[in-house]
Amino acid sequence: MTASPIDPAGTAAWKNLETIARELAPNFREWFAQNPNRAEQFSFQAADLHVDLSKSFLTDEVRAALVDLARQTNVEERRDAMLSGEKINVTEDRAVLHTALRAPRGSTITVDGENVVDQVHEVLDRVYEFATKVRSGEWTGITGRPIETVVNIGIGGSDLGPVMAYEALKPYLQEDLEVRFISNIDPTDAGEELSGLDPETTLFIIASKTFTTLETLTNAKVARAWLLDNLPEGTGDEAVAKHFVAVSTALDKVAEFGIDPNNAFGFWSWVGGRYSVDSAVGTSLAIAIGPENFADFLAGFRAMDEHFANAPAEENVPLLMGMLNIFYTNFMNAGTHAVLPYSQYLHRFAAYLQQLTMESNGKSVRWDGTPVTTTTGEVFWGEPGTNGQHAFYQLIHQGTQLIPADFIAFANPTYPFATDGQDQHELFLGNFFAQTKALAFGKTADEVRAEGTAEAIVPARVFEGNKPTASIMAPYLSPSVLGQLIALYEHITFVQGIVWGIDSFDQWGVELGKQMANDLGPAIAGDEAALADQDPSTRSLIAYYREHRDARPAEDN
Ligand SMILES: O=P(O)(O)OC[C@H]1O[C@](O)(CO)[C@@H](O)[C@@H]1O
Repeated sequence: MTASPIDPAGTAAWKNLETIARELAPNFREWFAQNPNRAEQFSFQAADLHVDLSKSFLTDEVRAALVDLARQTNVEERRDAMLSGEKINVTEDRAVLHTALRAPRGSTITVDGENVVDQVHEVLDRVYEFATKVRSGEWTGITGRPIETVVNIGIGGSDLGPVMAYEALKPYLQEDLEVRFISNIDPTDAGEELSGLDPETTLFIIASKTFTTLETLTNAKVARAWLLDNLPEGTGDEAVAKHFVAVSTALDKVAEFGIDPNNAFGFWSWVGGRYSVDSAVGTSLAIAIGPENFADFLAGFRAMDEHFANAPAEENVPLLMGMLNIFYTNFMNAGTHAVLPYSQYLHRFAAYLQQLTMESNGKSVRWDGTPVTTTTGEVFWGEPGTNGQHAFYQLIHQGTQLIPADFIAFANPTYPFATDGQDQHELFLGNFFAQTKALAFGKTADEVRAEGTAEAIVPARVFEGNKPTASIMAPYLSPSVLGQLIALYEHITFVQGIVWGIDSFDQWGVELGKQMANDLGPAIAGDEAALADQDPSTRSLIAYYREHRDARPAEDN
């Protein structure tokens, strides 16, 4: 029986934080001047990640109050309940065990009397065996040719994790093997991704936890038709067994679709879609980077899990970062949170985090069905540096809203370019260091004047500073470090959800739109009675579509 959520706003720690926040006047110039050890005091090591929170709003007092709030809302007890397999996903009556996906072989986590770690390793072994066969060319298409392109078809958690990690781990890819991703039901996506592929050397992975998702099943049918239409004559339905595999918790539905159950990799209801990249959902990634690197990826998750499970609250990075997010959202009025990787390889990281954080914590009822008592769920967003600098950083530096930001960078360059004697990676890192420095310390009017700026322009050139950031660094972006980063944000999300009292593991909020999209089919296709049943706005939009669907001149098609 899951304990009732605690009203965070009713705790003594919350009241204390309200007072602290009212009186807090963040001033990084002063804070660093008064405490020369501030950088050391608020820098932490979590596995390979060096996390500097000294330019965040942490002070001794804020940290103590946030840890009190975590304790008074039972964050550590709920963490232990999650890790031990308790059914903390109440609305779906499920355990929440993405951490079991990276548990070491031979360990024990029991759900409904079964040790799930054994099941995890059984599937992992099969995924690794399959990945090895595809990589070596032993697995061939129906005409005997080795696979050159793997196409992952999935959406949400069955897409974002694999595609983000594939992009992030480019230096680890096997040269003669490409992976493509189809997610959107917009026919453009399948059309573009299938273009130029050779069906004889293409393998499709249909990844869907439920195997009922409209987008994925539609794209899977498109892919099957494309394959059968384009293979050499004489190859029939038996080609599907050589060119289609599936990843799902619903193996009966996989079989119904026509995919050989021997070519299916299972996972479990206790893995949420957005927490599934380290399950068989990562099969495309395991093929791309190979079993050894995939095992390293899992080891990275595990290292962060161990830190989260064991580090004292005062030094526990996911706990502190989650609690700081509570501080910014609930006490400092921040509505959004930027994640800014100084690594082009992480260009899909923010998109990945958007599902992880916002599908998890965008809720207004608590796990017992009562309304939340506080604001929940900030908007996560971001782009890689330095591109973001030339787009939206203006608003972070000089806008009127508080936007806490996480900056991520790696010490080692992947490409050792240098121009005019200048190491390009150092030029790049100069930007990474400069941005958090500028955000923290700003530039005063006197400093602007001292540069000879005309008085009328001085106000426009003043930087207020005192904008909170976290800096996360690691030696280089290895599979393990990527796993650590993902697990860090999984646990940050968990901490926030517990404080707010919400079930971070369901996603009922996406259901209504899905159901309506299905129900609208007849009206869109021309059923006048179904169209007449719609509200006036929907009716007029569908009418617009029907009037214009053939508007494009034939030569443009
Ligand atoms: O893996 P499935 O079942 O196809 O679901 C895809 C996505 O759809 C959702 O259920 C809702 O958008 C996500 O949580 C999930 O990752």
